[in-house]
Amino acid sequence: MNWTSIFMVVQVFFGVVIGLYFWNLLKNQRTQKVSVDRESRKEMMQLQKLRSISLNEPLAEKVRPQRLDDIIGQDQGILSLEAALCGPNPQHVLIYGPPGVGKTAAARLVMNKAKENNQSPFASEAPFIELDGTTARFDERGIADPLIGSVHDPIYQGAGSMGQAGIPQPKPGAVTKAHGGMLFIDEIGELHSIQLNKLLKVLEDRKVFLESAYYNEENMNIPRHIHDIFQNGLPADFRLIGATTRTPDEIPPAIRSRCLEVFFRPLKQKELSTVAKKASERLKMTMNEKSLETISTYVTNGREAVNTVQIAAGLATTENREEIFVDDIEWVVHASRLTRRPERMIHNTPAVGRVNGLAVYGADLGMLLEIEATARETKPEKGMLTVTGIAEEENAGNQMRSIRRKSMARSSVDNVMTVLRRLKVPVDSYDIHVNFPGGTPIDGPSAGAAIATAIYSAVHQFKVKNDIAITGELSIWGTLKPVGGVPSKVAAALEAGAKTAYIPVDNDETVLHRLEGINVIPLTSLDELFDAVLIETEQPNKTENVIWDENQSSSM
Ligand SMILES: Nc1ncnc2c1ncn2[C@@H]1O[C@H](COP(=O)(O)OP(=O)(O)OP(=O)(O)O)[C@@H](O)[C@H]1O
Repeated sequence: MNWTSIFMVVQVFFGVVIGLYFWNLLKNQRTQKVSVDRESRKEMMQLQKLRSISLNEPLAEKVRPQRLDDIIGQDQGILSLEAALCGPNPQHVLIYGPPGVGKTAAARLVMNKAKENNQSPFASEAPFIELDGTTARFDERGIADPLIGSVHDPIYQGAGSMGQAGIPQPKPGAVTKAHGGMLFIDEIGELHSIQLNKLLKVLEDRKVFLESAYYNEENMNIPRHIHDIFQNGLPADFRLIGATTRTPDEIPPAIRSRCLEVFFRPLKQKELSTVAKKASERLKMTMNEKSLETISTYVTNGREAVNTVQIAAGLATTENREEIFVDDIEWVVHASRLTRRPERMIHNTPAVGRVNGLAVYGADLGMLLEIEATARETKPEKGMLTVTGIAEEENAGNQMRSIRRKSMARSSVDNVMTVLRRLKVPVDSYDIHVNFPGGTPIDGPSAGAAIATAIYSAVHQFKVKNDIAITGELSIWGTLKPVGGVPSKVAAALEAGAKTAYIPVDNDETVLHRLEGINVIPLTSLDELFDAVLIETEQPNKTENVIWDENQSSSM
């Protein structure tokens, strides 16, 4: 055999080996593709099977408000929402309010109303994207962020063929999905501060810029649309509706200043009955007045009212009934461990040392705050002061800055004692006990005038009228200073059966006098207040009723 023949044999041999290698590779790829196709077909069939199954409409869907008129008791809030969102220049909105009072339902329906307006920039197909601030978690490296969007870098698992080619892939977040429409963020107050700052930036720019260490504008492998996204940003022009159960002072000022603030209020007992009645009608069930009243004495919001009706309706249906009985409601109430609403109603008779104060808590919710005081004469200057029913210390501030301070209610009582001493009330010759029954949250200073009335009444044994309610801070000179939340407080006083509400003169507004059933009287000093609310039956040891004005006192 000569060299040429040997060379040819080797060449043929290598040719066969290389051919076999590629043939094998091709075969493997084909087998892989066949098995991927087979797997995909199986999954597709499974998916279609799942899609072919559907239960009937959940009851919660059936009873959900379909029109803005179906939302009970939130006329003012809805009006503000419409003003903010339905015109030609919609604005960002923050909705405050307790849970389950119709914030989400109203936001959804207002979107539909906005679309009906020809001048609205929202097109008929404008999206309404919902996100929950409590679950919108994100990764600080930007791998996942359902709110702002993220970039899948090629190194991450599942980056697919683009990843294999070294291409970073932008993934749009809710801000981009909401482009041209509304982004509703429930519990916006729970968003992480980093997310909130990113959101502010998006609101400012009306687009989102994403970043990746794997992006290189010179890389010709990267498709045009990805170059475009990295260089020009993803569109994110939307109107934000943030809903929160927190109070305005707990929301960062930067977001508040960009939004119109709208308040939804807690529902009254009668309104909760109406929500329950409408829900039962939608479920084609009947309920008598007693059943509706039972629901409204146990539930605290619209969602609870609707849920109670749904469970009771389920019970009735299993027994082939079309009427929900009061027994069904009582069963649900006990099974769901609902507790009876505390009845904060005024007392039937005037009493010594008992005063109706007014408090505000949560998202501007007003409530009657009972204050009790007793006074037992002791040796001169040996009197002791006891305050019960309050926290000794409290946390104040917001997420950014929190402080721990002496209870404001306790400080209020101390201020009152100083004022009464100045009024020559012999408080130091009495053991005085001030109690705030019922574990009501007390916002401190605004109860000053009511606390002073209770102590003064206890020391002088004058009864306090029972059908009045008082709010107002007391300066240590004895003048009444303005307080917050007066409209909600007056509304709560009316609800509790009070006929007259005494407020500081600086809180006087015409809107307060439009309320039917309650007389609102603005006052400037404790002197006027005592004259108005104390019943001077006998005069055991009334001391000189001197009111100090600021000028007089400052000269001391
Ligand atoms: N004011 C209301 N009028 C009629 N139905 C109501 C009202 N409030 C609540 N509901 C009922 O309760 C359900 C839940 O209410 P919704 O989700 O709108 O409350 P929310 O204020 O957004 O609560 P959360 O803050 O917990 O999200 C509604 O779908 C509706 O059936």
